[in-house]
Amino acid sequence: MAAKRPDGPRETVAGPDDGPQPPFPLKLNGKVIKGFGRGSSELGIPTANIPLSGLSVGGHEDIESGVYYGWAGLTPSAATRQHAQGSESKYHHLGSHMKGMLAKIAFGGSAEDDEEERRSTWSYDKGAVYPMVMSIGYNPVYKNTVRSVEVHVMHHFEHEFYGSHMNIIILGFIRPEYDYVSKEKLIEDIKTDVEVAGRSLGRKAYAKYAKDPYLLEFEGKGDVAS
Ligand SMILES: Cc1cc2nc3c(=O)[nH]c(=O)nc-3n(C[C@H](O)[C@H](O)[C@H](O)COP(=O)(O)O)c2cc1C
Ligand SMILES: Nc1ncnc2c1ncn2[C@@H]1O[C@H](COP(=O)(O)OP(=O)(O)O)[C@@H](O)[C@H]1O
Repeated sequence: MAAKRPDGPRETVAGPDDGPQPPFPLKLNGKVIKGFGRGSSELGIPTANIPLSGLSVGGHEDIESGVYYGWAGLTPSAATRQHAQGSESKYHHLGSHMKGMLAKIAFGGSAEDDEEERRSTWSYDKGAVYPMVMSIGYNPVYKNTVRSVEVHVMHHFEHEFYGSHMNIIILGFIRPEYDYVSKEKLIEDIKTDVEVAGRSLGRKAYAKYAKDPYLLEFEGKGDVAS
């Protein structure tokens, strides 16, 4: 049984300032599949699920359940590329300071240039790298019987991207998964997780991993068979 959330304030960053400590960085990847469809509709926080086999591809089946942060590289599927053509995208989850900071981290240069680059990168098929926060576990609030790997990409997308390929570098552990007294309390804590992830990734020794070529390595470039 998962623990109830302890009372009290949360840490503002996770992991040491001088860089990820073993077992991090952990790398894993997989195709974005359907989950239970609750992330967007019930929580307002979409999570892209990748198959549990993503953990074994990375050799990390034993990873502790909980909330982690890092970078996600998305190589869009052909269908997603079509949807995404010409679509606008903006951060919604973060304040303007954080938006600029994260855009800078991911691509260097000014926030405006980066948003431009991000849009064209997505439209022109190469894929793009985003900050992410993720949950690995049984979602005790929903009492799932199968462990899931779910990534909330810290970026607003106009379209879903099922079938796209996602490569992940996990850089740190934020907290264990908890059972919550209500969905509102879960949502509150996930929002705090997003802030903790943003601040944690903003540190130099963590920001540099956004440039790791692993994040956009994918043979087939998104034309994924099932
Ligand atoms: C950052 C983050 C932290 C989460 N923490 C918890 C948690 O502590 N307990 C829990 O039951 N579920 C947690 N979840 C999982 C949500 O319950 C899950 O995303 C939701 O059930 C949607 O699942 P679905 O995409 O399969 O529909 C977390 C999700 C995210 C993205
Ligand atoms: N910022 C985002 N982070 C993760 N997934 C997103 C995001 N924006 C859109 N999506 C899409 O929404 C889907 C997740 O929605 P969700 O309601 O959690 O359903 P599911 O249970 O099928 O994962 C993802 O697979 C992805 O295609």
